[in-house]
Amino acid sequence: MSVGATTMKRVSDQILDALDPEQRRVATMLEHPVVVLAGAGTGKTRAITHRIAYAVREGRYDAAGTLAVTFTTRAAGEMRSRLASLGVRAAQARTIHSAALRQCQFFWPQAYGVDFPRVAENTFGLVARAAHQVLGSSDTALVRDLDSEISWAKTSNVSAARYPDVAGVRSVNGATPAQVSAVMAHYEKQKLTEGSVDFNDILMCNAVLLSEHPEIGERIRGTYRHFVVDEYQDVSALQHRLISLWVDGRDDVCVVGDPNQAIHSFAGADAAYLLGFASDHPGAQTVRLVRNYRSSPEVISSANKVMRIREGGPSALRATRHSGPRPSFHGEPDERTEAAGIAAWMKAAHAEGTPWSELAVLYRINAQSPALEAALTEAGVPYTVRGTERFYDRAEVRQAVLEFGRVASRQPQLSPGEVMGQVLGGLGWRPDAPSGQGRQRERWESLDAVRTMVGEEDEARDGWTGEQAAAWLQERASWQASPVASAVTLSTLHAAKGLEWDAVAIIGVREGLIPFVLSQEEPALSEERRLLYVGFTRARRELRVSWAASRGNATRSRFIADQVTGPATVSRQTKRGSSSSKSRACRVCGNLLHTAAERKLSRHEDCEVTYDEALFEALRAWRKAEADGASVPAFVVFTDATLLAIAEAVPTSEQDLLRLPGIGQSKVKKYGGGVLGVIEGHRA
Ligand SMILES: Nc1ncnc2c1ncn2[C@@H]1O[C@H](COP(=O)(O)OP(=O)(O)OP(=O)(O)O)[C@@H](O)[C@H]1O
Repeated sequence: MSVGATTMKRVSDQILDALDPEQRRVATMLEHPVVVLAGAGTGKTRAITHRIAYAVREGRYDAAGTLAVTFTTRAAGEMRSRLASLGVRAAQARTIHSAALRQCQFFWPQAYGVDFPRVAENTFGLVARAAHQVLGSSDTALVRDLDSEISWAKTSNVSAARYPDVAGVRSVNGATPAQVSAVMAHYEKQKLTEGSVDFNDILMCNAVLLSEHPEIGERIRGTYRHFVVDEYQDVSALQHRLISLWVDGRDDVCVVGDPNQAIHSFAGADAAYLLGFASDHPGAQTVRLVRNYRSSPEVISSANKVMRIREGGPSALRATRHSGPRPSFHGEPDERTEAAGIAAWMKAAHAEGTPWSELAVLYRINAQSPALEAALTEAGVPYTVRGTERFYDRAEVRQAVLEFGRVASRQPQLSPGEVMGQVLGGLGWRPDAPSGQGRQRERWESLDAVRTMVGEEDEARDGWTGEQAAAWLQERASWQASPVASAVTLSTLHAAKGLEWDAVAIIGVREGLIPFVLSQEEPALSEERRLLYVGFTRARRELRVSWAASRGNATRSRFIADQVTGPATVSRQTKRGSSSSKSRACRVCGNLLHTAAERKLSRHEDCEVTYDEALFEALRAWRKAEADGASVPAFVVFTDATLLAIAEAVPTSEQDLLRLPGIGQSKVKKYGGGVLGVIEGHRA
């Protein structure tokens, strides 16, 4: 064996060293189609990226001929980044839509003599026009439901003409199947007239291209010979058809998924493709991953219970991590109290050393977040809502990345810091944050995040050039590797899929929200159970589950019934009761207070405070004097929550003050000097 071969061998052995025996089977079984049934947190992403790296190192795969298919841009970015860290940069990791679009844009002109149509990114406007034309209404909720129904029909290979036959009991905001079908037909016609396609059309067009033009099919199949498909439980009929056309009966395919995390059937996904893979592919091998590397045994046991999986049974997750606290369950009289409890819990976790970025609150629907946001703002907990817009897709971030590349290549003598200075100056960024919360502020924060990210990397590298920094930034953007904000994440359960945090709170775990009121029957009901399971399995160490009465009574979710003792139903209290119950909650741990002394302190005597109480008292005295002097109520000067935030942060400059919630330029102008004086006096 040559020295080169020995080195190669050693590298591929090292790749396998990072895997457990089952993951190793996934990585090394290259002769057969492989289906991996991987439980949550069992390292499926690790297993498949290592499979690709191992096969490339062993000379079995040509990196450029390998396509890893994912279903979200984030997952594709993560896959690219992991492959790059294993030294495999040439392999393609793409979402199915991006892979299909690339092929269409390249081959369409050869097949049909015209460019591939423009992709309509936002179909809402088109559906609204069609709804207005056909139904005489473009009510937002109706259009939203029609938009997702059309998407469901298309991913399920159901045409407008066939829709009424298959619609069954599907409900679309009161529209009849015939009406939905008519809107769909109108929508398709509009797209044709304006020469655009939607996301689902990309997949359909690609499938047509492959079936109508065998010579192009051959070229595409010649380009991609090895396939790995992640999240296979989420493929739809259309996606399954396209993937089958790409693979075309070859053995070089590995699909990975978790039937317990199938949560997209409302969008046309069908886990039957995952479960039927072995019988559909002769010679296919099945590997089960059940060793969980993410969560404590307590979190896993609780998650297994949600799914009613028998401990020790074949599909039960097995813990490998250290023991941690038992998940806690809380029924609250109202959503405000629930949100305040979460805020207090997060502050306590943060005070104990958990970074804000390692905390998350998950919920079933977006409408649950405003109450929570208000409580977190009041408590001074920084948060970020996981939105639809991705960091690198924001106009200002795209512009900054682009400009950075331009400046660095035009003036290669500049350091990364100097390049950044020019870029930010050109984009009108100033070190002082604009006050308020609008678009201006968002733009400022995005650019500041890019600045900090490059600045931190620059500090860690010796002799880094502007051009190297530009390439680094470009690569981060292609991986969708957003800067980690020092903030708690708020997210729907759906959007939390694939992510993990040290401590996770799930709110609104009550009947009507989870299972959702419209999902009370099978198969939707089981999907709700899986959704909660996805939420539970995001937590590494701490899990806090709560529910609250919104109007009248609320009953905790049936999915946690066997884990909770105490009354199943909580009642919303009268106004008086509600405020007294609020004052009876500990502001540190969120649990009820028992003694008069505790109520005065607003916390349990043994719950650690997260701020200097003497400073807080000094600030209160100052506030009283200030308020009395101006004959205004104390909260006009600062609310208790803001004073607490000041006492916790101990700001030493006006800039520090401006970073605190509830404090803008005008407050700083009016009271900044006074507050900073109190702090200085207190320190002295
Ligand atoms: N063999 C292993 N040894 C140690 N840690 C591992 C191993 N495999 C995976 N992990 C760790 O376990 C965690 C989960 O891995 P990964 O993200 O690959 O899981 P997943 O199966 O894709 O999760 P999910 O489907 O729940 O999103 C990661 O933090 C990963 O680094």
